[in-house]
Formats: sequence, structure tokens, C-alpha cells
Amino acid sequence: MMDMEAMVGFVGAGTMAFAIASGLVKADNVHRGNVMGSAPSDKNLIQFKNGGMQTTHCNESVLRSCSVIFLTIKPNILPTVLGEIYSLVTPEHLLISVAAGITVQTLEKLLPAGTRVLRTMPNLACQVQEGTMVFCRGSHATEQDASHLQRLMSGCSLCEETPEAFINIHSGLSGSGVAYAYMFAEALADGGVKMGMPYHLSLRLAGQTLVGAGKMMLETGEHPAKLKGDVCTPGGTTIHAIHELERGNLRSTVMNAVEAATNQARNMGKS
Ligand SMILES: NC(=O)C1=CN([C@@H]2O[C@H](COP(=O)(O)OP(=O)(O)OC[C@H]3O[C@@H](n4cnc5c(N)ncnc54)[C@H](O)[C@@H]3O)[C@@H](O)[C@H]2O)C=CC1
Ligand SMILES: O=C(O)[C@@H]1CCC=N1
Repeated sequence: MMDMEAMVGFVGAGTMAFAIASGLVKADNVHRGNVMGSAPSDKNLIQFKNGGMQTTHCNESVLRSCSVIFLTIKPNILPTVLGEIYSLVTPEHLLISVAAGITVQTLEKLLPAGTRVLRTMPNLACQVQEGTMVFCRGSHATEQDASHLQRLMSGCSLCEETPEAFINIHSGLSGSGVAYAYMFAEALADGGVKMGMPYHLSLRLAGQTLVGAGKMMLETGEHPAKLKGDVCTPGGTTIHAIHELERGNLRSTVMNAVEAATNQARNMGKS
């Protein structure tokens, strides 16, 4: 059982912060009134406000009010923001970074000695309780901290503890991967339009096709190659389409995309 009364903070109240915050609230793991997000301008706080969550322009207020805090700012401003809140971080805080590429070593260097840190990589689908997250522990984070995050995320995301090396790979596979899926959905819908179907119907069918395919894979536990085979009638429509996808190097292109994003996350961790 989660402590529903505990405050959960977000330093940075943008897209990813809102996705996690609303996922936690929808999963009934936190009361909406016990979520606090900070950002410099109102523009970025509006979603939090509309969702009944607390907002502030002051990162310090988040540190003073919450013990569990997601660091949901862009990687390039993380050092500046951690510098600003440094003196307010105490052993009571658990800091959970979602910043792509930023290593545990860098986070710990930027925070007071002994700070409990978890490094995570989520994806945007936390917002609809279908997210993925992997995380690793910093040197001072405890078993309880890891279980706390897993309980917190339960109901809005798959959440696995992994070696730190997998975090950048998960950025390439799933953090960014949802964007590849959107491109695939858009292309399916465009194909429908090309063949004469109205766009809105085509788009809804494309989205549901992705949902259904993912659900089949997870619920049956079957390998995607087997499920693909189930769709292919000999001499039928699907195998003709699959031949075209192979001609366009779909699988190799997707593997290259995961590699490119992973390498970019690794580079971001170096600078
Ligand atoms: N967008 C995504 O799908 C994913 C993003 N991430 C990570 O999440 C983090 C945030 O990314 P997004 O939400 O996409 O960016 P975003 O630009 O939507 O959100 C960043 C937020 O930080 C706020 N901010 C700017 N300066 C600040 C400061 N000095 N103090 C406090 N807040 C400040 C902005 O106003 C904004 O609300 C990044 O580190 C990114 O790597 C990780 C996985 C997926
Ligand atoms: O594009 C990015 O850097 C972030 C991390 C994964 C998804 N969005």
C-alpha cells in the first residue's frame, strides 16, 4: 500500500513530469492535491493546475514540501538547477532523475555527499498507465528506495531495476520508441488515405492497430514472429505488404534508430 498522504514533487513541470504525475494520480498511488510541480512560467504549470495539483515557480518549495522528488528538467539545465537546490537537499530526500544520458556519477557529483538518487528512463505512456520505466540505484539509494519507486509507478508503468548500462538503451528502445510508433501509425493512416479512406477513420484504426498488436504480444506471450505468421495467409495480402516492408529495410532501419538514440544518450552523458 502506498502512503497516499506523502507529497510527490516534480522539479520541472513539462511533458514528462505531467505524464508521470497524472499516471500516479490515475493509478490512485498519490492524491492529486499531494503532487507539486515547479516551473519558471505559468505556461508550463497550467496542466498541473488544471489537474488539481499544486504548483509553484520556486524549486525550493518543492524541496521543502516533498521528500520524493522527480527531476524532470532538460538534461542541459540539470547542473544549474541542482546547483540552486543543493543546500536544501537532505538525507530525507529521494531524488529521481528522468534526464536522458545523465549518469549516476554525474548526479552524485552535483548533489551533497550521501544523497539518495535513482536514475530512471520513463516513457510518455505513463500518462495513460501504459508506460515503461527502467531504473538503477545511486550509491546511497536503498532497497526500500527501489521498492518505493516500483510501488509508486505500479499501475502506471512497467518498472524494472536494471544495470545502469541499460538505461541509455531503454532511451533508444522505449523512451524515444513511442515516437517511432507514432511515425508508424501516421504512415499507416496515410496509406489508408492514399487508398481512399477518410483521414480521421484511418488514424483511429491505425492507433487501435498498434494498441491491439502490443496487447496481443504481451497477453499471449507469443514471439512477434509467430504472431506475424498468424496474420499471413499464403499468397494473401499481408505477405505482399511484408515483402515491401523488407524491401524498405524496416527492421534494419528500426534497429539503426535504437542504436542512434542510445548513442546520443551516451554522448549526452559525456558532455
Ligand atoms: N518527453 C519525453 O518523452 C521524455 C523525456 N525524458 C526526460 O524528461 C526531462 C524533461 O523533458 P520534457 O518533459 O520533454 O521537457 P519539457 O520542456 O516539456 O519540460 C521541462 C520543464 O522544465 C521547466 N524548467 C525550465 N527551467 C527550469 C528551472 N530552472 N527550474 C525548474 N523547471 C524548469 C520548463 O518550464 C518545463 O516545464 C528531460 O530530462 C528528458 O530527457 C525522458 C523520457 C521521455
Ligand atoms: O528525446 C529525448 O532526449 C527524450 C529522452 C527519451 C525521449 N525523449
